[in-house]
Amino acid sequence: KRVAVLISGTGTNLKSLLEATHNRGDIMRAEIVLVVSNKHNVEGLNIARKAGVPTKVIDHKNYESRTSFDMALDKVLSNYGIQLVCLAGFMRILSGEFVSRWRGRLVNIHPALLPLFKGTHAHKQALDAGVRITGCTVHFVEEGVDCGAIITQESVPIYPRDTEDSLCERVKTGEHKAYPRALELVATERVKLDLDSGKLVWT
Ligand SMILES: Nc1nc2ccc(CNc3ccc(C(=O)NCCCC(=O)O)cc3)cc2c(=O)[nH]1
Ligand SMILES: N[C@@H]1O[C@H](COP(=O)(O)O)[C@@H](O)[C@H]1O
Repeated sequence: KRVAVLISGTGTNLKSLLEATHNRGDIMRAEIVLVVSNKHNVEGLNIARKAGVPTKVIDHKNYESRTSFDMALDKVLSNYGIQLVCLAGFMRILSGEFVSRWRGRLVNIHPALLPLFKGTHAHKQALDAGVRITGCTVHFVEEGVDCGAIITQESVPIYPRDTEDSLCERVKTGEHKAYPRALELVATERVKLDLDSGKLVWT
């Protein structure tokens, strides 16, 4: 599968997906052929360049509406013959129109055990709730935020002295396991999204 990874920042998930597909691309049936960022000069773009992967920056400030931004994004993905889109720290909400076009071929990683702690500041929500275990979730993207069918999850302990930063770092080690595993499951079509029920189907 020709895969595009969408980023907005540091790109550590991109890095783990690049390593996984570089080392086991044949088994995973996935090749990252494009990296798109909505922000200039982010570390993830350097990671892509070092890996020799084409990059595109689509700055949402250049578009007067969410729809026109999403249309520009869709055009680039289509031009590259993209078959699967991975959101990895991509911080723009995608329009319902874009999601319906890519539904079942669009996945995201969230830094909490969904359905707990949706939205932004997931680590702060977990610390404030006083939970002892958190983690990350890779899910299919739906129009609603952080509510699509769950593909993989990894659990991570929370320690008494944890801060948002220490917790973010520990959760990311779980993300770098969960995302490559999820990409392999989706790219090899061992899991699919049932478009009618919105549920995960194991083939
Ligand atoms: N439709 C759909 N699109 C998404 C786009 C990105 C992410 C990544 N996780 C995200 C979760 C939340 C946000 C958020 O609320 N940001 C503040 C508003 C930013 C903006 O104005 O765009 C962004 C990304 C998830 C989704 C999703 O679950 N569904
Ligand atoms: N979607 C969330 O945004 C962060 C991206 O980190 P990175 O992959 O850019 O390092 C990760 O914590 C991920 O769960």
